[in-house]
Amino acid sequence: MFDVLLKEAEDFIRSCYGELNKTEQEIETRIEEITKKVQSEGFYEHTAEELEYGAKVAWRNSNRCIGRLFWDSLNVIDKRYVNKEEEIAEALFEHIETATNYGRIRPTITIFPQKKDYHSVRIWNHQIIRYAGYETEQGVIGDSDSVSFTETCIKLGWEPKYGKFDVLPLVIQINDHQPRLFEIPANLVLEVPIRHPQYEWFSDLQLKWYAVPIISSMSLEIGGITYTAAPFNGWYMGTEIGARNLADESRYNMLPQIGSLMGLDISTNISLWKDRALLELNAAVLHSYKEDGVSIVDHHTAAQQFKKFEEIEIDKGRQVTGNWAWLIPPLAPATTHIYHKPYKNEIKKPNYFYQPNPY
Ligand code: HEM
Ligand SMILES: N=C(Nc1cccc(CNC[C@@H]2CCCN2)c1)c1cccs1
Repeated sequence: MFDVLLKEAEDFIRSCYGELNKTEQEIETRIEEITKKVQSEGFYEHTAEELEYGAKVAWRNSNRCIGRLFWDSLNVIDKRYVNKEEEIAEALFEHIETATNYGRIRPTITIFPQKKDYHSVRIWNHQIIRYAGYETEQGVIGDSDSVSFTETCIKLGWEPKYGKFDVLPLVIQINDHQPRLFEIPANLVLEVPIRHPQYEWFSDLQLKWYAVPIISSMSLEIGGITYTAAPFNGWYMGTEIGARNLADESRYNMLPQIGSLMGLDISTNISLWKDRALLELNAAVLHSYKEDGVSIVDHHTAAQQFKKFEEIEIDKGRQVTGNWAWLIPPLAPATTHIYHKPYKNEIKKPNYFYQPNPY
């Protein structure tokens, strides 16, 4: 029994302690200690060092991530001792504040308690900061990606405001207890109004987006232990906002309005009006974040940083794995080196994984 957990734990300790240049003796002692713990309690706990290293390497192993160059600088916050919803909400407010850092975003992860079976925490939000979506007769108001979660929040007692950019509440659940809702203090949520460097009329569209993407729906697996609440943030790559969130027909669908306001003929494909509108929307996003001093990376720079990551990994004797379809940016993909080479999509651990929606 528990031989899978033991195997994963041993593999993790050997690779982790090996990279941290620990002695063979330290490795054997730690494996023995874990073995005894698992055999008697069916579980074991990571040291702070193992937790930090595990979270960083999980980022390094994230095949779909173009931002991995900075994996070793992840700021790891250990909150495995909190055990009330209020304390978890407080820790999440601290995460927002320290990660935002007045715009100079710090890639950060906060790790909540995970014990065998009981005492597991789930954050029901997809991202800590995200806009609500409301299904109405006139169509969707806000972010259509959030319609289902917004309905869940309303069922749990949240007051809908039917705006285009309403920040959703935190929904925190411990074990199978009733989930608790917490409004995020507005002063913690840094947002960027989108304006264009040349087109004065662009600000009349009254578009904005939040500064810090904090993924809270994925789990973190380290040495056989799965942390079901381990929200992590980086900074945005501009295309995520400009080529998907504000552009997709099934999201904020801004291209027709932008194309018309640019005076393009949006009745025919051959004018490439969608491509021209996309370009200006992405230029506006990068310009606005930069002017407000909020960290963001353009897809060309991100690809160059990823190239550097590949070179360092090869130099360290580690194979770079990746998911090509996710690594290429949605704008000008063939102008990046990524487009012109294959990547092995082998799943290594530690890593971040999807987990079933708790609602
Ligand atoms: C520091 C700046 C970072 C940038 C610019 C960046 C960029 C990206 C982008 C553009 C994607 C694709 C997302 C999509 O298409 O929806 C992605 C995916 C991902 N990133 Fe990063 N990232 C950064 C930091 C991080 C950090 C700190 C972590 C974790 C500690 C991380 C873990 C991941 C994971 C797990 C995915 C795949 C998500 C999925 O499968 O849905 N990234 N990243
Ligand atoms: N820049 C970021 N973007 C990002 C990273 C991981 C996951 C996501 C959200 N991806 C899900 C969406 C919805 C389907 C396809 N993309 C965004 C980061 C978010 C958190 C750390 S970095």
